[in-house]
Amino acid sequence: MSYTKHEYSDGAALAAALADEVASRLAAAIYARDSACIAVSGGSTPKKFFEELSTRELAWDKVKVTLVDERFVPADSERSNHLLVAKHLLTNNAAAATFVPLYYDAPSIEEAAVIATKATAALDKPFDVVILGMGGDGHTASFFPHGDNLEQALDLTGLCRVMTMKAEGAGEERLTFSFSSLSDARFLALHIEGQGKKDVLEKAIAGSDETEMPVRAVLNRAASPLDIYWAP
Ligand SMILES: O=C1O[C@H](COP(=O)(O)O)[C@@H](O)[C@H](O)[C@H]1O
Repeated sequence: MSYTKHEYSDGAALAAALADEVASRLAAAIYARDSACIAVSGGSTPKKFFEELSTRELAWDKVKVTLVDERFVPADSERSNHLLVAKHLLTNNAAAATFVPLYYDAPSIEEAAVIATKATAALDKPFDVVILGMGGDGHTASFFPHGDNLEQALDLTGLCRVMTMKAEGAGEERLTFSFSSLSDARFLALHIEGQGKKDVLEKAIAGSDETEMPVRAVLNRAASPLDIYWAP
């Protein structure tokens, strides 16, 4: 278990600090490899961080943005993580970035996952930056408690790919990068806010059953050190 905790007085301070860190990681990647790739989470937590990051000065035309996970809904759905990123991150300076989606309008989610795996195979690995979130049930990306594909998704010896996930707590069917695709990011962060999520994190740290709280895989087995960002 290797992680560093960063705590802030409020969400605005966290968003600014995380945006500074991520912008500097992306700039370093561009300097080293002339391109950068970031995979971000959806949900409600990252909005302020996205808005901050979108204003940072960077060669955004060299940045590829993708999602760690997505609901199997079209990009114009209010439930779409793509829509969230389009509204809050791919704006201001970051409008010049290229977005690589996980959702495709395929006859089945399984076919969409195959298309997404092919489309994202072109992204440089390891990812320069991966920002994970966490739900109140201990899910991260779309690694949901008792998900039908959870064991394969968390298998670090498995292929880097986009997988499907169905779980009672997930609402829609999900598309998610496998853990092997995310775990070795050059900068791997978990962004959570609120006392409730802090309590969930403490519970995750105290136990070991990944089926019950899949975020434990990230805490215990990620190939890269984890930076945890928290604000009340
Ligand atoms: O379903 C999802 O939820 C988590 C956490 O979302 P939040 O609304 O509690 O911040 C998110 O990390 C994930 O990407 C998303 O698909």
